[in-house]
Amino acid sequence: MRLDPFYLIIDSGAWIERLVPLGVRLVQLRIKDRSAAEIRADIRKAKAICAVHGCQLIVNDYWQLAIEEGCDFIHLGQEDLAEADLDAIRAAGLRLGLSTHDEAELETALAACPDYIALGPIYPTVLKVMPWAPQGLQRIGHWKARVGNIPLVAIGGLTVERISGVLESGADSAAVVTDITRNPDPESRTLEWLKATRSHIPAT
Ligand SMILES: Cc1ncc(COP(=O)(O)OP(=O)(O)O)c(N)n1
Ligand SMILES: Cc1ncsc1CCOP(=O)(O)O
Ligand SMILES: [Mg+2]
Repeated sequence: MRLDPFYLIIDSGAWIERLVPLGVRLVQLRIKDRSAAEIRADIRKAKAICAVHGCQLIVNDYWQLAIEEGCDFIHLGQEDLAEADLDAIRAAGLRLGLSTHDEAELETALAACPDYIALGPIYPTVLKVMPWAPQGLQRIGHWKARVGNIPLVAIGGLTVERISGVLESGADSAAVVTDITRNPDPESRTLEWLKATRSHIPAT
């Protein structure tokens, strides 16, 4: 499986409606602190928009809702994974991306045979407080050697200016939240990300 080199992460159907039509091919719906009904409604909206625009939707955390809504890709962190029913996820045909932050987590992730592995935070992030120090670019190369053919996603503090460094260090895809959502002009910044990642799109 190949991942698009630009992996956008946003927290609502409204953001998906704004940014996906610009040409985004890989998007994660990462919603926190909302009711199950609201999350379900946003998954439905996101799925419909992504279908129209040929964008792969990945649902963060809410794997049961993703199954119920007919989605085909989820992302789980290590704590999410510990509580999830992997057999049910696989039986429903979902692909699975997993977070990793250290060697022990990488071992756990590899044992679950995921469809991609994410490494973070590469740089300091303002999105959430994390106990891990920034991994740095060298660690990406080390992770790529460990994961082999499994696609590797780099995440944490990424900006347009940092894309080439992470992709040239061995990441297959660069994931981003705040460089886009907190930019004064998220649409223009999304277009900059599309332009900067275009030359890394894998041949089909
Ligand atoms: C691509 C990608 N990588 C890492 C994460 C983080 O997942 P997790 O550790 O479960 O933390 P939350 O995002 O749920 O706060 C991610 N969502 N996506
Ligand atoms: C959820 C997550 N996991 C590792 S870093 C991170 C936050 C990424 O956000 P940003 O791109 O704004 O640093
Ligand atoms: Mg999670």
